[in-house]
Amino acid sequence: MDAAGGEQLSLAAVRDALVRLEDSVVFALIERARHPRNAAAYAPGGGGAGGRSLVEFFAGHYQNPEDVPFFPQDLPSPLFPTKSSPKVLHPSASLVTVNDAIWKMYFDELLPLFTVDGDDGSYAETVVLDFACLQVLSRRIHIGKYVAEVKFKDAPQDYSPLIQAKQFSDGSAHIQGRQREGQEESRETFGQNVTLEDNASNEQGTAGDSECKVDPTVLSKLYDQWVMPLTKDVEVEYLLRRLD
Ligand SMILES: C=C(O[C@@H]1C=C(C(=O)O)C=C[C@H]1O)C(=O)O
Repeated sequence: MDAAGGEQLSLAAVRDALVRLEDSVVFALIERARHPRNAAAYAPGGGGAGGRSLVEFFAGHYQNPEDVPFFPQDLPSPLFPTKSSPKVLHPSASLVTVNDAIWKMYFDELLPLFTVDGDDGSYAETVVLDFACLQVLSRRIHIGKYVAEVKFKDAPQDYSPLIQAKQFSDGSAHIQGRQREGQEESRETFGQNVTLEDNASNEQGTAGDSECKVDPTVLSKLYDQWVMPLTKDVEVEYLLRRLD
């Protein structure tokens, strides 16, 4: 797995991957925030056949274990020969996905917090940008599988009895992260650069220059309320299947 250091899986490599993806999440959100909400892109039927919305048509296809499809039933065959990833995760890792929760969180909670009300008509562009946000969030959150694998490998004697007894929960000490240095600092740094002074839309309902950024309090909320808890859910789900 490239994102977490190939076969040399280590906590340091996994932490690097988490931090790198947090930066990518911020950039993806900033790009999406350049457009207003564009609610029509999410209306059922807007995407043609099957009564789907436009955004639901953007199902990418995935080759790495940390890339989890949002619509697994719709995956096209790969167009290019792809390099197979080193098998560092337990085979049941592919069954662990919280994409439904990410999808719901993104559209119901997050999107209204970092986009302005309005409609600029550029729906296709908007949903491509939404999908970029969703994919990077999903990738970041599913790195939890690697976090869990590292923890398990470091202390199988501690984890195995807990797995057998199904005793994990998000709040258990085995799942709580050791504070990752630099995390708060990087959010603050982004905060300085991306402070959103005025969230009001302009006359055309398009986002102007001063509105192209993402409020740092939204980023804190995103991580504290959604990304970290979902990463922990992934860890728990993965560990519960680790001995299957
Ligand atoms: C990766 C670590 O912790 C993990 C990091 C998380 C996160 O950043 O979302 C979530 C759960 C923790 O288990 C660590 O402690 O180094």
